Parts: sequence; structure tokens; C-alpha cells
Amino acid sequence: MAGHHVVRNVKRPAPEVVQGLRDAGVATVHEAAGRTGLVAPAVRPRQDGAVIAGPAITVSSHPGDNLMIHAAVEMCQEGDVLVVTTTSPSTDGMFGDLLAASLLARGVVGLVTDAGVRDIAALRAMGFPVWARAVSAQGTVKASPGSVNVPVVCGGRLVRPGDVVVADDDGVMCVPARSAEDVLERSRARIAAEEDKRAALSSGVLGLDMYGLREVLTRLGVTYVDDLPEEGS
Ligand SMILES: O=C([O-])CC(=O)C(=O)O
Ligand SMILES: [Mg+2]
Repeated sequence: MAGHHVVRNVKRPAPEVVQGLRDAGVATVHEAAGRTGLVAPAVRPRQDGAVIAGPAITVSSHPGDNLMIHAAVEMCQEGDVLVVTTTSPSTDGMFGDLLAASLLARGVVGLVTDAGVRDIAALRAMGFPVWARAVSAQGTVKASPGSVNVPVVCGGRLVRPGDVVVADDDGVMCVPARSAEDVLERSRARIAAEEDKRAALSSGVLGLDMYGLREVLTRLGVTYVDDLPEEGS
């Protein structure tokens, strides 16, 4: 489908599924998704301690131009996460406290962007969390067409509108809408298993024994010696 579009309809996943993935956190969800779906770590948290999850509203924008972010705000609903990408690499500060005020008014829980943000002190003070490739004061214009709610690539990951974006201090995950329930189930199983492991490790059990890693080391030819052998011996 050629051209630029603002797509109105987004199929959003069930709120319980979104909430469950948020509670599980990025690292667990990433493991549960078979170690797929992680947005590149260069798209990193710009505050401490924020944890969000929500359906993605996506923006494909011309670099250095935030016109389509303004168009996207109107498409956002309570609980959504705005995901902004540019059609070629850009670190321009295309998002700041004014746009955040607008998103907060619609109940949006955070921004993930492959480009830059600015007004970072104000964003932190107002409690609007952002995960961004850059912080840059570089200003942008409102002059070029783009699209809202089309599939985009953010930090090397495909993000479709309505996919579940989970973001915390560890980074950003995108869970495809069709596998969100399955990934939640696997996340819960991992959390339960990790409770037992945490208790064992805290009691002094070694990972070497708990995971059967002594055999792995042996198989890989790793040997234990009391002292490093002299060179040449
Ligand atoms: O207005 C802009 O171009 C971006 C910005 O700084 C804001 O949203 O506050
Ligand atoms: Mg500003």
C-alpha cells in the first residue's frame, strides 16, 4: 500500500495480558519470548525506575520532522505506548515536554523512540517515561508527510500497531499481539521457577551444581588446576 496513512483502527490486546507482561518485566518477557523481540539497547531508558506496558501506536516520520507525532497523538487512547521511528537514522530531539503533556492528557503511558528527545529534565519532573536512542536539543519542523499505525522498525525490531511494548530499566521489548497470551503464560512459569532458584542460590547452592554445569565444563575441556602451568610446560 503506497503512500502515507493515518490508520484509525488498532486491535488492542486484553488489558490483563498487558498488565501481566508489565508485572513480569522486560528480562523475563524476553526469555519467555524465546529471546526474541528485544529492541536494541541503544534505545535506552532516560529515567530510573519506570515500568510500563501497553499497545503500540506507531509513527513512521521523516527525520527532523515531528508532524506525524502530532497526528499520532489523536490516535492514542488510555494505556497506549507511542513508538516513534524515522525513515532514515536521526538523533534530532523531535519530542519534548509539550508533546508529553499532550500524550499525558490522553492517558499514554510512555514513549519509545529510535530518534531523539529533549526537555529531559521536564520529562522526568512530569513523570512521563521515555526510552530513546538520543537526548538532543536539536529542533525539528512540521512539514513532511509520514504514517501512523503502520508496521515500523524500532531499534532493529519490527513493531506492529497493537503489539505489546514492555519497557523498564533493562530496555524495551516488543511482543507480537498474536503471541502475547502465550508469552505471558511462559513468563509466569519462569517467575515461579526463578523463585525456587533464587531461594537455592541464596542458601548457598552453586549454579554449577543446580544447573549441572560441572559436566558442561568437563565436556568443554575446561580443567581445574591449583596453579597456572608455567609457560612452555
Ligand atoms: O515541540 C517540539 O518540537 C518538541 C518539543 O520540544 C516538545 O514537545 O516540547
Ligand atoms: Mg520543548
